[in-house]
Amino acid sequence: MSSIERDVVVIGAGASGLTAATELTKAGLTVAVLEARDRVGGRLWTDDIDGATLEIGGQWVSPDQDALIETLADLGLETYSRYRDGINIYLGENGERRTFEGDIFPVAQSTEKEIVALIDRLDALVAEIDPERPWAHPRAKELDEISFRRWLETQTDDEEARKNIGMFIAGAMLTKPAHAFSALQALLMAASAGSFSNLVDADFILDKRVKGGLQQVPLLLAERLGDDVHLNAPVRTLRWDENGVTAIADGVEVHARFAILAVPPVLISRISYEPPLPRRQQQLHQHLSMGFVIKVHAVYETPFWRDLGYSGTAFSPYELVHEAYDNSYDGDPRGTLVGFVSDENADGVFELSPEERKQRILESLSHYYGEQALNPVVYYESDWGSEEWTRGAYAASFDMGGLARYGADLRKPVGPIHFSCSDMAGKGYQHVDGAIRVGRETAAAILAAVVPA
Ligand SMILES: Cc1cc2nc3c(=O)[nH]c(=O)nc-3n(C[C@H](O)[C@H](O)[C@H](O)COP(=O)(O)OP(=O)(O)OC[C@H]3O[C@@H](n4cnc5c(N)ncnc54)[C@H](O)[C@@H]3O)c2cc1C
Ligand SMILES: [Mg+2]
Repeated sequence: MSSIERDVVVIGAGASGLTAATELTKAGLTVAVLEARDRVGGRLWTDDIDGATLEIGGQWVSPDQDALIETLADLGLETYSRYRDGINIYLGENGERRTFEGDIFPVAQSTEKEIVALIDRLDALVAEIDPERPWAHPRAKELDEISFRRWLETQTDDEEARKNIGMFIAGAMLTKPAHAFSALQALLMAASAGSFSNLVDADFILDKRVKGGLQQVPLLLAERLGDDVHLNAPVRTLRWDENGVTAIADGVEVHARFAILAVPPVLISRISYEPPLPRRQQQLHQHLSMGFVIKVHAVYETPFWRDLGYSGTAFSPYELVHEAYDNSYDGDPRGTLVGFVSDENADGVFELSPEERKQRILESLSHYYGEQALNPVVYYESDWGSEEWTRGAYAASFDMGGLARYGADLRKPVGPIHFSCSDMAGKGYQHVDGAIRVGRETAAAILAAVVPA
């Protein structure tokens, strides 16, 4: 067991922890980053699968994500646009296949009217929410007591309108069923992206990708930190008092003035604290849980849908794969589709054998793009639910009532222990941009404590 001394120990080498470590180092403090896995990046993971470069975790960059965009520029990383030329596909309740351009799905005129009205109402509510303090909204408690599903039922009797709007936040973002989170949690998700209209605009939310893959961000940040990043070093125990901490990981222990817990909130209680964390933290960490989604990649000899005039963008609240996109990798002449299977649908297909699951998922893709979708040359399912150091995808959110009750305390430091993660962000919540923002803010809070103004 090696024993080292630093100003700050950072637990977790994801985008958030590495950003905090970078900022502290720039300000002249010494750091050690302890990472459980044999790689950095956490939920950012670009890998070669059977000869195809795939983003197993996060990948897209949207134009409002200025913290991420600054980091990309700082690291010299370039972006490219997601392919989106051509027409989009929508499948209705009975499998009716309709094409469309723009954001509003091709539904009956009465349903379209309800969808537009719902988007307007959500935009108006979102405008009242400060994503950094959603609990401060005058109706926060009331909005946190009703599930998003029930709230939608109070707004319109049109089931297809509700399913479409529900899908954007439930299946596509929080990756939990709409009965499992509150209207307030849904509003935070939308406010974190600027507006609800932004969320339904795939060309905004899924705008750019990073050349070489988004894992370049943590890889390059870690490279700059050099030997201060320790891999295969899961922290098991954190001893703390008002003067400092000792983080005990496999093979290494770090004595420091401060600790940053840069792990998903569901993993905070995996560490033993001596003494235990206070009552408030022990309680509040039980009220956050990870969503669950399977990200599926299918690589084909050619991007055949483009020749048929399709953009690759496809949606249906009635399909196993509720959304899919052209995800062809920069410079690869082959065509790649990415699709998502969310929450209860994901539970369902994980009951099947791998072969059956693959078959069901490819069949769903073929409902959108035709028979050719059945025969990819590379096929891959991300399974973040099986990752010990993540336990779900994309990120964590509060249960019903949890955001109003505990939200304000989520990032409050406990003595020398600070918390940093995308799942604790306001702007950029559940996204890399949020991970970076919170990482910067956590570093600033520690610097303010070290060097009083
Ligand atoms: C499939 C998928 C798709 C996504 N798509 C997008 C996207 O397109 N755009 C986007 O912006 N975001 C996306 N996201 C979300 C984004 O990836 C995350 O919000 C972000 O990467 C989280 O960064 P983080 O540093 O907060 O947490 P993490 O990346 O989870 O990092 C936490 C780190 O802590 C480590 N750790 C945990 N416990 C311990 C311990 N006890 N000791 C030491 N280390 C520990 C973990 O191994 C991990 O490396 C996606 C996520 C997934 C899973
Ligand atoms: Mg991190």
